[in-house]
Amino acid sequence: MIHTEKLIKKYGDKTALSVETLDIKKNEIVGLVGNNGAGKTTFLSLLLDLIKATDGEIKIKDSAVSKSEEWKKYTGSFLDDSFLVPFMTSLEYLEFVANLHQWKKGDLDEFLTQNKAFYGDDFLTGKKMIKDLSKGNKNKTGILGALIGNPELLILDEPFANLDPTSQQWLRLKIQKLSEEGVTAIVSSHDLQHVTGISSRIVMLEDGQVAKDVENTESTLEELESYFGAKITEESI
Ligand SMILES: Nc1ncnc2c1ncn2[C@@H]1O[C@H](COP(=O)(O)OP(=O)(O)OP(=O)(O)O)[C@@H](O)[C@H]1O
Repeated sequence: MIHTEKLIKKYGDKTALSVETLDIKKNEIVGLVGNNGAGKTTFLSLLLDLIKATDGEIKIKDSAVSKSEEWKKYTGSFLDDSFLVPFMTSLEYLEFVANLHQWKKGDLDEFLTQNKAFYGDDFLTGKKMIKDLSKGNKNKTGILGALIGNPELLILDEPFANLDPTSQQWLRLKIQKLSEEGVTAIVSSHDLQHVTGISSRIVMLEDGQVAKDVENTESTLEELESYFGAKITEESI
């Protein structure tokens, strides 16, 4: 589904990302982990052609993302607030995204009814503009927007951050259900429990490079906790 080749992103002298090759197969759920500044958002932004690579290439279904628009039709994504329209309400924004996917009003109504447990009662009926929403409700708006259009490929950056516990659980179950339906997903997260709870594969970035690329098994969560925990020494506290 995704192939990246000699992908490099530099900011001045600083190499934010340097990945030799990475292949993501259809239906894989890839959990992207790594400490602050490891290169996760840079990688996701490159995949979505939001920033230009210094070198290398990314192909989704054999089309270079920087040269083709085809992948946009089946890719749902939410990285941050810049995906949202601050002066719209959440409902207006979701109607706008649904229009882009040529959904009829009934399609959106059905989608919102189906996914109501994620956003609760007053979230879509209020008059608040997106710019005035809490961080969690902004994220919910963006995640719902990413799910509109029934994407084959879903790319989410720290989707569990700022969500309430019910919404976090809902999102875990949703991603698992989408995976059963054949969706491919790349989800970055600092929450090792959530990310290992949904992923078939874990890719760990460190200083812009792939430090681990492993199948997610029963022992992966413990291994990741030990790996990140080992960076803390008694003297460092
Ligand atoms: N626009 C930019 N200009 C200069 N440096 C940048 C820019 N964007 C990212 N970087 C640098 O690139 C490196 C990777 O950043 P990135 O945001 O991809 O990391 P991350 O793993 O997503 O971190 P976090 O977990 O904090 O979100 C960092 O050193 C960061 O400071």
